[in-house]
Amino acid sequence: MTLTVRAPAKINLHLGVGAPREDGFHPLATVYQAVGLYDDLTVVDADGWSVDVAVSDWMDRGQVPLGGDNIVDRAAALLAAHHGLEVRGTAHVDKSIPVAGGMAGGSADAAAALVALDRLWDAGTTDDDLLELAARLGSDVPFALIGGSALGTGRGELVERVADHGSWWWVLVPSPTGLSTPEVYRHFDRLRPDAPAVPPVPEALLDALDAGVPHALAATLHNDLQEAALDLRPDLGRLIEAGESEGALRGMVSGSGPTCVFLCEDPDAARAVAGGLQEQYDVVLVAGGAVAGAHTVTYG
Ligand SMILES: C[C@@](CO)(OP(=O)(O)O)[C@H](O)COP(=O)(O)OP(=O)(O)OC[C@H]1O[C@@H](n2ccc(N)nc2=O)[C@H](O)[C@@H]1O
Ligand SMILES: Nc1ncnc2c1ncn2[C@@H]1O[C@H](COP(=O)(O)OP(=O)(O)O)[C@@H](O)[C@H]1O
Repeated sequence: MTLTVRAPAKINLHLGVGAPREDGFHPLATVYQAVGLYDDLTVVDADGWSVDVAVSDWMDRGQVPLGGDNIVDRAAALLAAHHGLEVRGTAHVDKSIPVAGGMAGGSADAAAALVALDRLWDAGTTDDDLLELAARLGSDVPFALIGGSALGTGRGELVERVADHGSWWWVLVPSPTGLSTPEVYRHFDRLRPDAPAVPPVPEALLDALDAGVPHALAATLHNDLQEAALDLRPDLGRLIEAGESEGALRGMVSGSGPTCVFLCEDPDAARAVAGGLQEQYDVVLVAGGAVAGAHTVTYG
């Protein structure tokens, strides 16, 4: 049997970060949106276990760990242990989501692996168990399973769908070099010693999402990690200014960065902003949201 599961990148429309908890994680109030940029994971029945990775031509394959350290290896081991099964199969990942880019590409691969291997092994994992295993793999992994637009609380792993009546258009500008998520959180701690114990839920942004009005959403986008990411990578500030002067409604850092994302009024505006940015930046992508979470695309 062979099957391919596709999983989307995410943007944090709102990323509210609190003071670090005793376990070192930061409490979040975040609103995720899954966007149309995907990693595809194909699994095939085989004796033994192996993972290999191919990347889009603009990406550096060397940034993705292999030899047992890939998050797909961890997902496979966790699912197998949960069911008392042997880890079996070959997994091939086709990556289009920037690595260490703040778009949760590794989390997408982990979610895809859980969905694909559950099917390959005929394991019948319940949705609740899949979400629980996902949370153990990473704070962003449960969202990669459910997709759409969702509120994330706890350390980001507690997810619930939110009303979204928009058709949103984004320009995405990845960076050739990644940013380390823990490093950005550590820098946030230095910049924001006064962060709250529990960050508030962004009601105005949730209203704008529900209403589906791009200008209203643009006015409410917010990322508490942006200041830290811009401090570590001042070039991103110039990128955000460039995208806004090309006509984007708003530009922001995606999650912990360094990918920057630009909300545009409609598909034509997104293509115009992308065209302008392409004169200065090598890789400029256009994606729509919200899209589905990890889902099977071929099966047989
Ligand atoms: C910042 C966010 C925003 O959605 O995503 P990215 O921008 O990296 O994609 C997430 O919080 C990243 O989630 P994810 O990448 O799954 O993080 P994890 O594997 O759980 O944790 C990696 C490290 O990030 C830090 N971390 C993560 C989540 C959190 N709520 N507080 C933290 O302090 C910790 O240092 C942790 O060791
Ligand atoms: N399948 C994978 N794809 C990408 N990165 C992976 C994968 N497995 C493990 N990693 C490691 O996870 C780190 C974070 O990756 P990623 O999820 O792409 O970034 P981010 O957390 O910024 O969204 C990478 O730097 C890499 O070392």
